[in-house]
Amino acid sequence: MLKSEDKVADSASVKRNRSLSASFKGLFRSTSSTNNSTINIKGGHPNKIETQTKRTANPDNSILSKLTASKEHELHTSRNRSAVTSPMSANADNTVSPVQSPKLSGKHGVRTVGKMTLSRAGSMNSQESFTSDYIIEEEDDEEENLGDHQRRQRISKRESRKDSTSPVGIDGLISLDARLESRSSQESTESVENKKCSNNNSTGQIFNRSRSRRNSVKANSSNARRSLSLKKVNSFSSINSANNTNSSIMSSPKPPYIRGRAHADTISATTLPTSRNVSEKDKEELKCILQVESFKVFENGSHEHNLKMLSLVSGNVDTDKVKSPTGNNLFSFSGIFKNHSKADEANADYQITPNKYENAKSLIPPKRILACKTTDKVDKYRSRSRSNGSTSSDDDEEEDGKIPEVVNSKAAVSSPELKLINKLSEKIHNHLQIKTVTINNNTTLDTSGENEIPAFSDLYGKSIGHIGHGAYGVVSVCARPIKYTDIPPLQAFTKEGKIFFAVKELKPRSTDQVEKFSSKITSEFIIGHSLSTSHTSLNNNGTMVKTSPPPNILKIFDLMENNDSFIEVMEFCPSGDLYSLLTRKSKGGTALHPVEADCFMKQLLHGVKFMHDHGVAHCDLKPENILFHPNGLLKICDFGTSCVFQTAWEKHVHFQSGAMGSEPYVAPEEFIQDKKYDPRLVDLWSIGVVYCTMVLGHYLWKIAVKEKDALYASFVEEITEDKQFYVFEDLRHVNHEINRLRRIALYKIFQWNPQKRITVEELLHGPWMKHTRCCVSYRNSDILPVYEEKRRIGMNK
Ligand SMILES: Nc1ncnc2c1ncn2[C@@H]1O[C@H](COP(=O)(O)OP(=O)(O)OP(=O)(O)O)[C@@H](O)[C@H]1O
Repeated sequence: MLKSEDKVADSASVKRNRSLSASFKGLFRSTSSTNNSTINIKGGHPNKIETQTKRTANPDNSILSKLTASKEHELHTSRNRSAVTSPMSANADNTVSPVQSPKLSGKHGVRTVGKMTLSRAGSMNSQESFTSDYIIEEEDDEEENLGDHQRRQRISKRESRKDSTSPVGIDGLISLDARLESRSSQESTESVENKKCSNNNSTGQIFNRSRSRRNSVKANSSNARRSLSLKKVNSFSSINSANNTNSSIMSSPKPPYIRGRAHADTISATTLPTSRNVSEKDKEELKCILQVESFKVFENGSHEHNLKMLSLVSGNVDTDKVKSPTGNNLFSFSGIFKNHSKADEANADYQITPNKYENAKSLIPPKRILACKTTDKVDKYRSRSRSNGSTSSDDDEEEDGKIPEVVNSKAAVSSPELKLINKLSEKIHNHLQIKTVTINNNTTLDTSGENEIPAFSDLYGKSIGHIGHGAYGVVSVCARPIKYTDIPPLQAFTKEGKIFFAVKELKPRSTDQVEKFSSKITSEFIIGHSLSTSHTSLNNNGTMVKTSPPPNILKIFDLMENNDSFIEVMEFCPSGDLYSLLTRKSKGGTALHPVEADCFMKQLLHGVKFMHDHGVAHCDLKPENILFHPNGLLKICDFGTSCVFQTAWEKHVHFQSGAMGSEPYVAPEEFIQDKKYDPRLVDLWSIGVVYCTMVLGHYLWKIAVKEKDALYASFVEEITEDKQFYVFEDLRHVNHEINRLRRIALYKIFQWNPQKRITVEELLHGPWMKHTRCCVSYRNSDILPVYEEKRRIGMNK
């Protein structure tokens, strides 16, 4: 634990100041507490501390911890690094948690594998970088000093030796060339397997990416062969038969030699044909060139996710035989928001290109319950603002008696939300304080008393089991048969004639203060619902435009009140969360393929950018809060700790103070006492950590505080002294160029000085993401070109 004299704040004593306008500051602001044992890093959300404690304080029980321990061990052993156990990392049984890995020795124990300075990174230009198909990533010092001619001679000599170095990658990446080589040596098998792979329903697994470095060595590929295969993949798309592929590979001229260490990455995706160049016939016959457990890459560079569904829904669900655990509904708040309509869907700014999203049809939300007029809301805002007092300049305007002008029409929190916040807060307080509230279970009421809504089970079906545990209760799945009233396109997940919902029960714990619980529910529902609903805003030309939320925000349908709890109804994500994906038993818990991770990264950035554009920062981005559909569609969930840094009436971004989130993902500036930070930039730091967790399979560090974490301290030291971090330098990708761009981006993300950190938007616009294939096309986006490609017949629509 931190000492009191440390500059780093003990977050227990830090009260998070949510930057909401004074009118509803009290609703979202976490209640401060002096109870160190409960608050810790989570600030106003002690629940999360407990979750965190579960996962870090007891690494023996953590799958991820074990996984990391073994991976760290493997990594360190392979580099001949002597391990020095961090003082904070010793466990009873000598296991090492993800963040308790041994500190590296020597000059941080890092072997210099190539210089990648921050200044150099800043000068990178994506246009330049793509002028060459083969990027030389690393140079040994000696070679760097040679002239071109000498270097070429040296390279050709080396190449002629045909050394047998393995084209291995790290963390279980199998090299594509090794795979290709395997093809050539196993012609008959390959042809069968290839057929399997090009069949969308194939379960055949040609290449197992979970192979270790050692195993990869057995793939007996050479540098020369790697280069060769790299060259050949470029012509891969024009080859339709497996036999032709092989012969073409073998007869191809040798490509330039790639200097430096052996790499798993041998394909430049930039050289792969785009689908626009591929005829319909070719599309049908596109071959799978890489298949891992739930992920395939096709010869044109496109990919397909096929994530496993939770067993709860993968079987046949008989919803008639299960009971609703949630009882009858009492109040529904959902109707205050605009309903999604067909028109909204048609105007959606995105398009899911892979497998047709089975459930991409719309669920009709419950009846509209409240309809509030803008003037009412503004009045409410003003009166609350006055009664609470105000501090910001925006609020001062109201003190003058003027109606606040909407300056940010995109903001997630504007008049309708404010109205709902008031209503909801009142209701929550009443509900929690007047425990004896008598409610007739046979009657369903809404907040206005105008409409009657059906019973819970009629709306959302019956529970078929639990899928998660949140800090305030369980998350379960409810299902019911699709009704004729469910007009497509449905927004909820459907399968075999049934429609599914995730239902989170929010129950105050005895120790909870009402305000804290109220804040959690209010944030969770209002922000979640607002973000997942279409908004109308002014564009640059001054015309009103309707913006649809990106597909990467979990849809929040409803909030209901039960006898002793609140029930939030959400879109159900049948493939679970990223944490489960990274720790899944079937894989023994390994990292994701970099192409898969990049796709997820792009989706995550799109989702978070959308949040930021609407004045909301998530503040707790971590694998547990990232959910998936089987087609790889990513959903950001859990807005319970999100902060509104800019409402519709505010011109300026409010900075925050106090640490929020889960330790390994929290940005360093959050730990600095009394430091105000930009919540958007801390989100980006968390995204960076999430990305590294995806590709490494373990945490980067336990906490971004030098005094507390040896790994983080070594990161800071390395960057300071060498301008590089071995973890980033050692990352491998199937594409050299993307690997380089990614490395540059990582250095820009992991700037401990937030002022130097790249923003979400810059990252999304940047070369790495620009050249990253994503299975979601964001139509009408100025960020991404629309992928009009239809990679495989049957994958779209
Ligand atoms: N819509 C959903 N679809 C599928 N799984 C879900 C869904 N919502 C939640 N889960 C599962 O339940 C777990 C807990 O949910 P969630 O994180 O929302 O709870 P919480 O109370 O906010 O937890 P905490 O505050 O500790 O982060 C998630 O990690 C996820 O595995």
